[in-house]
Amino acid sequence: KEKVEITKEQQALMKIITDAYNRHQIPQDVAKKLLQDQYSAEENFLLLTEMATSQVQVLVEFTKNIPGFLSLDREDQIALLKGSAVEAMFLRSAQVFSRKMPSGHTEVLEERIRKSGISEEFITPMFNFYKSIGELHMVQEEQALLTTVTILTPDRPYVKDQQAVERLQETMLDVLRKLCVLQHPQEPQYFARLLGRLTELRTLSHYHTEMLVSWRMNDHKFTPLLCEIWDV
Ligand SMILES: O=C(Nc1ccccc1)[C@H](C1CCCCC1)n1c(-c2ccc(Cl)cc2)nc2cc(F)c(F)cc21
Repeated sequence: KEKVEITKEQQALMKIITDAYNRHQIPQDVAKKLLQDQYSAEENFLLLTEMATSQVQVLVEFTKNIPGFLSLDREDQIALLKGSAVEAMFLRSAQVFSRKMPSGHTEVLEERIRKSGISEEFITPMFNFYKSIGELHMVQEEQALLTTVTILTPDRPYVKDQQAVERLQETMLDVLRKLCVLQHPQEPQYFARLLGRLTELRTLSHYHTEMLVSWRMNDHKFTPLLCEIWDV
């Protein structure tokens, strides 16, 4: 059985990414807010657009800490951000939903989200994804690296130098693979399961425009940044 070992450089890389991931987090108040009060579909939609707008700004800051990201072609940096923003938001939402909460809180949170204004047909696939992320019981380093791997997806639209992105992504995948083996020794397939969630994430993210325009209310207003990032 080959001995899996994380090198000093990989250790340093993981620390940079994880610290940045924890630093560049929008305040977790979205879950707290939802647990405090029941809002109308309009108020929930406004909350979503505010949270999503600040999450994009946070994502830009986070990518500045990914070693090698700023050395990529500038237009490719934008293409990677634009291409991964929605997935990063759903991944973050899943991690927020899966966090350990006092008993009964997750049920209330789920109920509030079910009734937030999202159209019925998207509720099941969305919670199936959230629960499948929750079942992985990821440590924060895995969460940070998974988000980084998602951002560094070479085949996003308009990326010119895919090889350069692929090289960066492979560096991150190597660390993530080793981390999974070390963190979940009983589960040799854990890393493969983790990557399988990225496929589910991409599918869910295909619905996002539909989810927004079908929010149960009239006159959906978006911030200029969201119009840029979301195809709305
Ligand atoms: O804000 C949000 N998610 C967010 C988190 C982090 C960063 C950016 C955005 C919204 C809420 C949903 C209820 C109304 C208010 C916004 N949100 C979503 C969600 C996101 C996009 C679409 Cl199209 C549908 C649902 N899933 C969530 C799971 C949670 F545990 C949760 F707490 C908040 C969640």
